[in-house]
Amino acid sequence: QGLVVTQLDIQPGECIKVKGKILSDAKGFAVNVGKDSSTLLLHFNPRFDCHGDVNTIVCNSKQDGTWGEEDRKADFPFQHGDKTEICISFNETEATVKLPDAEFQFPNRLGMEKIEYLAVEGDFKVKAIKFS
Ligand SMILES: CCCO[C@@H]1O[C@H](CO)[C@@H](O[C@@H]2O[C@H](CO)[C@H](O)[C@H](OCc3cn(Cc4cccc(C#CCN)c4)nn3)[C@H]2O)[C@H](O)[C@H]1NC(C)=O
Repeated sequence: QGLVVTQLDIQPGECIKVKGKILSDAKGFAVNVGKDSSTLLLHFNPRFDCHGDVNTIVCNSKQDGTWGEEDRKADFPFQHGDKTEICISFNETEATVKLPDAEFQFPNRLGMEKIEYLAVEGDFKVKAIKFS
């Protein structure tokens, strides 16, 4: 189990910044934001080599424990061993993931109005988190 933060009250337009290091032998990692582990606005899951995916970011939502439709991104701006900063924000229509040199959008399928839950899982060593 990685870092889990609950009881958050992140409003639209506010940022969640996760700074950390990708393991040198990373297979994949995930950053999950939402209400709780069963109800996710965004599961942001870069895969170096797992579930049959190579160098692919898989995004999805989860509603009461049920995964939605996957959204595979074209860009893969990560390398083994990278230090990176992942900034997640959202509004009523979409979530935005800002990286040092890439940005992704994902629809706010659940119409979530606040983020209460953050979890970082897998081959990512969290150095710092910041809410702004
Ligand atoms: C082709 C027919 C079948 O299709 C496949 O069906 C699978 C099962 O549904 C999907 O895979 C699921 O996809 C979902 C998003 O949609 C989720 O990522 C979910 O993982 C949840 C989960 C998270 N974590 C924690 C964690 C996270 C990251 C790193 C680690 C680590 C480590 C130490 N090296 C641990 N554990 N499990 C995944 O299992 C595949 O994408 C999908 N593939 C396609 C092409 O469609």
